[in-house]
Amino acid sequence: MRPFDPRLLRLLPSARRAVAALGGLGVVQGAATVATAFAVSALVVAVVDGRSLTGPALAVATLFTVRGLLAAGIEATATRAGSRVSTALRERLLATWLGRPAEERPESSRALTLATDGATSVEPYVARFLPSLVHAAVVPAMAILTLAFVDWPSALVVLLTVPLLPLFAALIGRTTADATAARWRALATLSGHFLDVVRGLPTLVAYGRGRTQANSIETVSQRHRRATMQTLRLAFLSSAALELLATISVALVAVTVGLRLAGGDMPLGPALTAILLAPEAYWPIRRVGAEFHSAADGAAALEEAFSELERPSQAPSQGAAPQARATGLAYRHPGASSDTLTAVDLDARPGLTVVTGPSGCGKSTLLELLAGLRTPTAGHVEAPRAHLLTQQPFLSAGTIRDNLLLGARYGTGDQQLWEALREVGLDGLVAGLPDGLGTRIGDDGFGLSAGQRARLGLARVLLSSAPLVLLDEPTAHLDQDAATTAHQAIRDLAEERVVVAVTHRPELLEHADAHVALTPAPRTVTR
Ligand SMILES: Nc1ncnc2c1ncn2[C@@H]1O[C@H](COP(=O)(O)OP(=O)(O)OP(=O)(O)O)[C@@H](O)[C@H]1O
Repeated sequence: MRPFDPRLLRLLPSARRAVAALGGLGVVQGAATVATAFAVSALVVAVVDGRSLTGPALAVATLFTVRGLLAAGIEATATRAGSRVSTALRERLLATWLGRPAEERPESSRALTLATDGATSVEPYVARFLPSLVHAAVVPAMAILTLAFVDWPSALVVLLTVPLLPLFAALIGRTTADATAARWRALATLSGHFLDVVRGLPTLVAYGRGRTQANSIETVSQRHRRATMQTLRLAFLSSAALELLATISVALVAVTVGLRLAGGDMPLGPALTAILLAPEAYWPIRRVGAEFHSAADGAAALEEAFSELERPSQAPSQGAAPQARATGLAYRHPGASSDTLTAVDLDARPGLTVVTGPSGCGKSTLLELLAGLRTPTAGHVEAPRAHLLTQQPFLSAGTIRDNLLLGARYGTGDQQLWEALREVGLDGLVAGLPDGLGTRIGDDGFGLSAGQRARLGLARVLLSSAPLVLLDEPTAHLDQDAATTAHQAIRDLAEERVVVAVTHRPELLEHADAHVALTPAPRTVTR
């Protein structure tokens, strides 16, 4: 785990300005810190000598005010940068995964952890760790350089002891990296397991298996707790070790300066400045060590996110061809022992192409290949930008309007939304709802029946601008009347665009311009 990964600046441009601003503020803060040491010792010397205090007191007050303002500026810049970078990371990850075929996407539990907790844990990395790193790079160097002019023996003591801190921090950091990686794995397992259980809860409760799952979640949670405690133990121990080392080093400077002061070999002013400057060479490095632990999760998440963003993709390019064409297409699901599709040819032109075939013969897989969501094992696909309506259309928690506008043309107004709803026979239902288009639905279309969800998905297809429309059993959940309305909407859509629809309903076949009957692939096992 590297303290600073330059890929942060390359892959997340929004981090550049923040890091530059933090660097600039860090340098000014370093200069103010050094100046404060001089001002405070000048004030003490003035008190001892009985001279006027106005000048030195004013300088000390000004410098403390400047340092306070700088600290506030750094805090505000860093916090803003933290949330901006984590949002940008989340957007980049989602955009990258969406642009990849299914085989190249990470497992859902890993993707979920990375895009939620992972991206959030980058905030303390940017907001706390990076500023402390900049501070540690600037302030100790300034303090030692100034010390060399004020009192070179003190500078020598600091110069000899300061490298021990990063050395110890690096040794501790290596152990922390393993503990953090273990914690990260435990969290990913916990999230994945929890998500699966929540999804399958109704089934598990129906079969009386709810309690067993609660026990297994407890086991996984305990593993995560132990891994977290291990990281925390390391964090506290290493902070204590670095603290002790820094205190002994400052004491060395103080003792040598004190002896010379007592012996009359050194005036009070430089002696005080040296004693005030010495801790400034250690504490920024100590702070890096402390912040490293709160940022370790973020650094691990960044490492994983960057490897995801940089992984080359075999995503098929979506051309401008007006039709969807597949030649000699074969596909085998990852880990499967036989091909789902073999030697499939399809040429879908503007109009309605209906695909039929027995259950499990690969109809949905064919649509995913045409949509560019999967990469063919053999053969070739050429298709324009597609809108795929799956058997379980994605509906997010939000209003009906929000859900219809997902993927709609820019500037689509309510009138067009009502028009699309009318075409699929949902206008009556939505008009009868208390808030009409503004009615909220739950996650995954909660509050709507399967048939209503399918029709809402179909209305969204009508509103999209994709030249290729892929429909997977769009009317499977509908009664005869609703299916007839939806079939007419699909037919009308096929007048303008390339529509490929998978169906088990013979009525839709009657509207078709072309028909592809898929047969199950021969289940020969090839290795
Ligand atoms: N992610 C996957 N991993 C492995 N095998 C899969 C995966 N998805 C589907 N399959 C297998 O591929 C075959 C084709 O599945 P597909 O869903 O394309 O069939 P289908 O013709 O659309 O079926 P249906 O008419 O029942 O919807 C099935 O045997 C299925 O078990």
